Amino acid sequence: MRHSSDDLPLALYSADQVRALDAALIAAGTPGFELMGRAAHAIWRALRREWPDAGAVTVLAGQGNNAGDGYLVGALAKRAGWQVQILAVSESGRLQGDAALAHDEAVAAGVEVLAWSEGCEVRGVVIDALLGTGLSGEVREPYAAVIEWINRSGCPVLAVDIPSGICADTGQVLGAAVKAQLTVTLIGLKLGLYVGAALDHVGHLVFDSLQADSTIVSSQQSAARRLAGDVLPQVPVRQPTTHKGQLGHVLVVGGDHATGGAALLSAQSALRSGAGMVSLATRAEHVAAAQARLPEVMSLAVASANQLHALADTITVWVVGPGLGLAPWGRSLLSAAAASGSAQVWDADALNLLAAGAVRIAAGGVITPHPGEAACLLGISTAALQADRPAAARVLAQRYDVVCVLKGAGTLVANPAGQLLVCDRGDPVMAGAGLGDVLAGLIGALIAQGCSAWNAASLGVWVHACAGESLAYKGNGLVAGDLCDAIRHLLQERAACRN
Ligand SMILES: NC(=O)C1=CN([C@@H]2O[C@H](COP(=O)(O)OP(=O)(O)OC[C@H]3O[C@@H](n4cnc5c(N)ncnc54)[C@H](O)[C@@H]3O)[C@@H](O)[C@H]2O)[C@H](O)CC1
Ligand SMILES: [K+]
Repeated sequence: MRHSSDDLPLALYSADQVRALDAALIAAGTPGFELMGRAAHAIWRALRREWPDAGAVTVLAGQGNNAGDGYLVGALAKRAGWQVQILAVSESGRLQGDAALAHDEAVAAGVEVLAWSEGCEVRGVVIDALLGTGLSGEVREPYAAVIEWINRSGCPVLAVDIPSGICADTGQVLGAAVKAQLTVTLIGLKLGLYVGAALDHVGHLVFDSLQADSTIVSSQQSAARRLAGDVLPQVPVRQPTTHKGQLGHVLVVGGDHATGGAALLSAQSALRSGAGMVSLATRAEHVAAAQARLPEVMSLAVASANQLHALADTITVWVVGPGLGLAPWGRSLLSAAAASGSAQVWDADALNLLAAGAVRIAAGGVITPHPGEAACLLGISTAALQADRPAAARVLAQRYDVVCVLKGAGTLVANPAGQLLVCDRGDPVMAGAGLGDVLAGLIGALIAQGCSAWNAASLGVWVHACAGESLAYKGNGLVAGDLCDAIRHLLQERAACRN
């Protein structure tokens, strides 16, 4: 999915919520067929913007209102002099209600409506008007065959409202799903467009409110909200009298034998992200490298947890897990962190030890699992986790009474109250080593500077993703150290534009 522009709404709805929204708009006096007509115009505008010279469309129409949108687009294209064919996919009976009216309007405009079959020929741009928010359960035949037929056609595809076969609530593929180059979504953004497999199916996303009454829209409960820079919390501003003691002390704990690099990256990230002081508790063999690379960081050779007790009272936030390992050494240090009573950010092996029941995390902390670690914490397969990422993030936050950052394309931030934030920024180049270590250190530094766990996780995820996006030009060679510098610049820009 190409990145969103920040003028998109923040609210993300479930299928039921967007249906309730449609119903509320109709109840308030906007006929459903009027909304469908506005939808068709929005789709037709987006189609001509994306493929101005196509001159031909092939509408694949199902039997609900999603199809109705497609029929009306066909009528508009026909009247504009384009070549139009509509291939109707019917499972049972005739079209109902507004979809039937839309069908009749297309026929009246002179559009040829044929029954779809494998032998049909695609002309121009495919308009996927098979299934929208009314999809329930795995896609049945013949729709699954039609979806595969569309994906095999090699033609450009515009998906109406949501790519057919994508679940509007979870983003998962329900058996088969259309791969679109452009999705035009209507009235409200669906959560399922932003998470899971949907990110490989949506293409460029265009939103149109259909001039829906904003008071009705804003009163509708949403399932999640998008992270957007202008509504994110700010890092507390440094005053002329601010001294480093007021900017918190981050202790990064990790780096067992041969895995010192991860802890170093977290420490580097915490430092670059503005923490007042950063200490690193690690194996003795890593201290020389740490001091050489990060002289501002106090690097401690730690053989046992006892050495941390003297330090514990000066620590604002513990960032534990990068390269920690699962051996007794790492477990003892994690236990010391859990017992400290200070703010906690647990990542990587700390989460594997948590999943194993070796240690418990105190309420109010932050966990930052990648999908595999999250699946382990939930005792499910990674595939099952990825099938419903929003549910997984919420369950983890509630089960451990923490803020959960579920990493991956479309990173999610959930809290025990059930609030869910979705990050639609970032870039595939970020799927690289060490970037999770950087995020953990960044979140720790934001907590050290006075952010709550929720604000630190939300702001940290968004800044981390935007920083990665700014480095996408480097291609797959994105280096975690570069990311730390890009994060520092972004945080400074945000602070500067506020002063
Ligand atoms: N006024 C409005 O509500 C507007 C809605 N818009 C568009 O309408 C769709 C939602 O329409 P709806 O009729 O509720 O459902 P769909 O058209 O998405 O699908 C219903 C259709 O699909 C069949 N079906 C359901 N599940 C399956 C399955 N697993 N396999 C196969 N077939 C399935 C079902 O039998 C029905 O025939 C929304 O997305 C918008 O595109 C307008 O845009 C705005 C006004
Ligand atoms: K669709």
